[in-house]
Amino acid sequence: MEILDGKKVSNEIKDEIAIQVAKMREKGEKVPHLAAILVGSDGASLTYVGSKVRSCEKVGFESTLVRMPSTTSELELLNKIEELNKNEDIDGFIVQLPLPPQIDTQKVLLAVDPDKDVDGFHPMNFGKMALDMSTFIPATPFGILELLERYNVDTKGKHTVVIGRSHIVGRPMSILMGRKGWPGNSTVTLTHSHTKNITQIISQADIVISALGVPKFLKAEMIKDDAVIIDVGITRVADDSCEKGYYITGDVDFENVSKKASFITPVPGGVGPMTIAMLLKNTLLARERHRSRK
Ligand SMILES: NC(=O)C1=CN([C@@H]2O[C@H](COP(=O)(O)OP(=O)(O)OC[C@H]3O[C@@H](n4cnc5c(N)ncnc54)[C@H](OP(=O)(O)O)[C@@H]3O)[C@@H](O)[C@H]2O)C=CC1
Ligand SMILES: Nc1nc(=O)c2c([nH]1)NC[C@@H]1CN(c3ccc(C(=O)N[C@@H](CCC(=O)O)C(=O)O)cc3)C=[N+]21
Repeated sequence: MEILDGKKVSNEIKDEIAIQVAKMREKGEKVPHLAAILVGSDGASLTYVGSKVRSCEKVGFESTLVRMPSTTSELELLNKIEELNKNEDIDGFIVQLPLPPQIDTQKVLLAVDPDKDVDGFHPMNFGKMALDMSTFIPATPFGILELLERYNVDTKGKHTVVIGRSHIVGRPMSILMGRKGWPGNSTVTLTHSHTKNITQIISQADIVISALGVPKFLKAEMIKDDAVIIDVGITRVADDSCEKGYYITGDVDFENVSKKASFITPVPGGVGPMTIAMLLKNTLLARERHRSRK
């Protein structure tokens, strides 16, 4: 069994990005600038956005955090997005999800300028991804592809079972694993809460990508010997004996599943850090595109 070490690989990617940014600075060029809008003060969202800002500093990017109260109206958020769209200094930005119930997420995703949509959630970019055109690939699926590639995991002709069909993870992942080339060329089954015989389907998988958010959903007896296990799930479990008052856990019963798997991602330290590294990579790409336009 080999651990797919997302923490380590994400640090390698950040080092590679830092070298490129240092070269930009030497030449007197503008460095990439990433902004994030956070509406409300959800604990997990704050953690994620906080580590994004720290990672920007680490690689030498400019970063801006825009915080808005949970009572923000849809119009106020749309106005803020328009401001970031127009601000030529900003190369890319994200609107942290989920949004409060008074705001229509679809309208918000449509409002982001596709050229600055480093999350890859705008329908234009999502469509390009599905059609194999060059675009911003959503950071979490992009990070998973990068891990598979760096560890030389064979995906050709393999049966990949994706659990969960969210627009930010499961759906794009299912499209990317089925694309031509590597890592891809998989035969993909996309499963969700209405899937019948899900246990039987999972037992046939060479690669399982679990993105449902149910702790210890995936057990050792459900998987095939030597399956590749990607654990996207992140759930906070309250526990007073922990320093922070909670610990985080994935969808996979790691202790037992790891004994049977050929490759497995841990939580924490697997897919999560890769997501942040690929967001930075998309922002670097956005800066390069903006430069060639001028
Ligand atoms: N590591 C990272 O970088 C990231 C981690 N996450 C984590 O990944 C997990 C999933 O988040 P997200 O992708 O946003 O998905 P959502 O929480 O939006 O949706 C969950 C999906 O899982 C499906 N599902 C729920 N229960 C079951 C079940 N018992 N059997 C089969 N399918 C089920 C749902 O089906 P249906 O559609 O029918 O409701 C849905 O498609 C969360 O823990 C989240 O925190 C998310 C993004 C990035
Ligand atoms: N517009 C938008 N884009 C996103 O990409 C997006 C989003 N909204 N909303 C929420 C999800 C979730 N997500 C994570 C990213 C990093 C970690 C991460 O770094 N996790 C660490 C641990 C973090 C902790 O301690 O809680 C790890 O797994 O090792 C987790 C989750 C991005 N998301």
